[in-house]
Amino acid sequence: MTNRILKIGFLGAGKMAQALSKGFIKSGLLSSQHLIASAHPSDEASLKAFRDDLKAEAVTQNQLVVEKSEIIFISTKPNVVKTVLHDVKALSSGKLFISIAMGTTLDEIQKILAHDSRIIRVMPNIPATVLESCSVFVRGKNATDDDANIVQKLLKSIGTCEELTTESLMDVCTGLSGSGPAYVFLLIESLADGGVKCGLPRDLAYRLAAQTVLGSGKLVIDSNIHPAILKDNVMSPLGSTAYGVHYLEKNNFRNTIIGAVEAATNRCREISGISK
Ligand SMILES: NC(=O)C1=CN([C@@H]2O[C@H](COP(=O)(O)OP(=O)(O)OC[C@H]3O[C@@H](n4cnc5c(N)ncnc54)[C@H](OP(=O)(O)O)[C@@H]3O)[C@@H](O)[C@H]2O)C=CC1
Ligand SMILES: O=C(O)[C@@H]1CCC=N1
Repeated sequence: MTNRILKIGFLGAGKMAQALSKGFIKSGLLSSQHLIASAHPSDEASLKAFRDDLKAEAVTQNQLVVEKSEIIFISTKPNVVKTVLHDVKALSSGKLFISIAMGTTLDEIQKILAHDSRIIRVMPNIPATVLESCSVFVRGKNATDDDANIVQKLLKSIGTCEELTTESLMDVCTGLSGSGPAYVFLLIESLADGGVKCGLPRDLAYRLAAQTVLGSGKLVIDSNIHPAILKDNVMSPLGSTAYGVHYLEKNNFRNTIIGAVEAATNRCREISGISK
């Protein structure tokens, strides 16, 4: 009997594989020796990130990741998922695959992998690095309660995690929380630019903008008070906030954000082929 450590593998060692790995290590749930990831030989930055920064194993063959792991994240861009799955299908029997690929359906993955492989689709987001991710997941047909519990344990170690009752909600979750950090980073940048325009030093403006977003999100979650009431609490008669909010409303702020989530969702639906 060997004493080899069973690993959690990543097919694709890019930004999201790194964010999840950093989170798992930071949370204390896993250590570097439990992780292995694959990348192209030319992708020196990703190989280096796993080897030098995370002190984990990084290889250039996808097969090695699946050979050494019981649980494997599919973490390439959607357009290469099928190629990667074909690389490893002969080794996939009895293993648990967790796909984070946008718009790639459980059916598409199951059709390529061994009939007794188990698959769970997850949509996490990039704040995994700082243990503030929010994830949703949906089970494939072979996935067991134990598999769902493992996924919950992994994802809850880096933030929140909720199970979806239907795969058709995956695309809208991608449009909202998967892509959402990018919208929020734009908001932070814009708030800071506004501060700079009105005279604030740039570094102070970023700190105030980011903490304002963090604190407001925390207040919504911790207080469980409707955001409209929280907004009313900030707005005094004849005060500055009323003027700021009026400017946003005149310039279609809410319409713009709703449209962004819808546009991103539609893009995912275009790829997944799943309609509402
Ligand atoms: N970024 C995010 O915030 C989120 C991303 N996701 C999902 O995560 C997945 C990965 O996204 P992200 O990390 O941003 O993308 P990245 O491009 O940063 O990572 C993907 C990695 O896969 C590598 N790769 C490409 N082809 C192969 C192959 N044949 N074998 C092994 N590795 C390969 C790429 O290398 P190379 O660059 O050399 O091609 C790249 O390093 C996507 O499917 C996305 O939908 C989900 C939630 C959030
Ligand atoms: O933009 C993308 O394709 C991925 C999906 C969620 C976040 N990034």
